[in-house]
Amino acid sequence: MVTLKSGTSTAEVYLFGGVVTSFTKSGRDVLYVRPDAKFDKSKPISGGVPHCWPQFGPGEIQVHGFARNVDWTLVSSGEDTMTMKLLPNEYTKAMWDKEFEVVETVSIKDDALTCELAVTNKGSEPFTFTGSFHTYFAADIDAVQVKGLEGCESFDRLKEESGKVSAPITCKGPIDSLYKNAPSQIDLDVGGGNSVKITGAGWKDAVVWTPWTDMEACYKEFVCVENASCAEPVTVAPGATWTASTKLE
Ligand SMILES: O=P(O)(O)OC[C@H]1O[C@@H](O)[C@H](O)[C@@H](O)[C@@H]1O
Repeated sequence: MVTLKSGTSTAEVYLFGGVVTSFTKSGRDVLYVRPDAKFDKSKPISGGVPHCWPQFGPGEIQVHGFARNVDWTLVSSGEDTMTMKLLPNEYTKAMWDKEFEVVETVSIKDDALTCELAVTNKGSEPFTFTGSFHTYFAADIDAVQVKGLEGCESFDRLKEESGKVSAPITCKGPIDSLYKNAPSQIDLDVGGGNSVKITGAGWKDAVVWTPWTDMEACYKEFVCVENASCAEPVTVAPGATWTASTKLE
């Protein structure tokens, strides 16, 4: 595990899954880790800022892709920033035989956490992927308001229904919805007078997920608000690099 510190903020990053498991501001946990999370590599760490890559959700390969259940390599680390990398191995090639390099830099500065992702195509053919930062926010589910998606086209993955967002999103039952062409800024009220400003760059969509009583033990304590590119796959040309970032403050 790599720990970062800056001012009143701290962060923790696990190389298994390349996941930020903790971000605190003045002692408050901004992120959430589910009580059923395992840190022994037996399954992906369920919480924090996990990767869905190179596949968002279910599809041809395992659900949410493999980036969250393999070891990333530490490239560098300092007091408030670290960089890690993911390259193909036999396990990933068996599922997705592409020559990729994924680099993520995690940093904390001025009480903000920034995760920057760079996907490079090292092969000679274009490849496509979908993905997200499946970010778990500590929240009082009854107080959650996701603001900024008004006007976006939505797709309710539970009801398989399209729609349009007309008001801030609140949680009154299970939600697994995709919001297309999301704006760069989303404001998330988490209760107790706290909110998180989520600034995305390079991503196209947003996703909101709450399992509701499917996860009876913990659903009241978190909501996932994801920066994603999943409505349409991203194409990366040979030698090209796709970049995207998420800033939480
Ligand atoms: O439970 P996981 O694998 O960490 O993923 C969290 C959830 O992510 C959501 O996007 C999926 O629709 C759920 O099915 C899934 O449970």
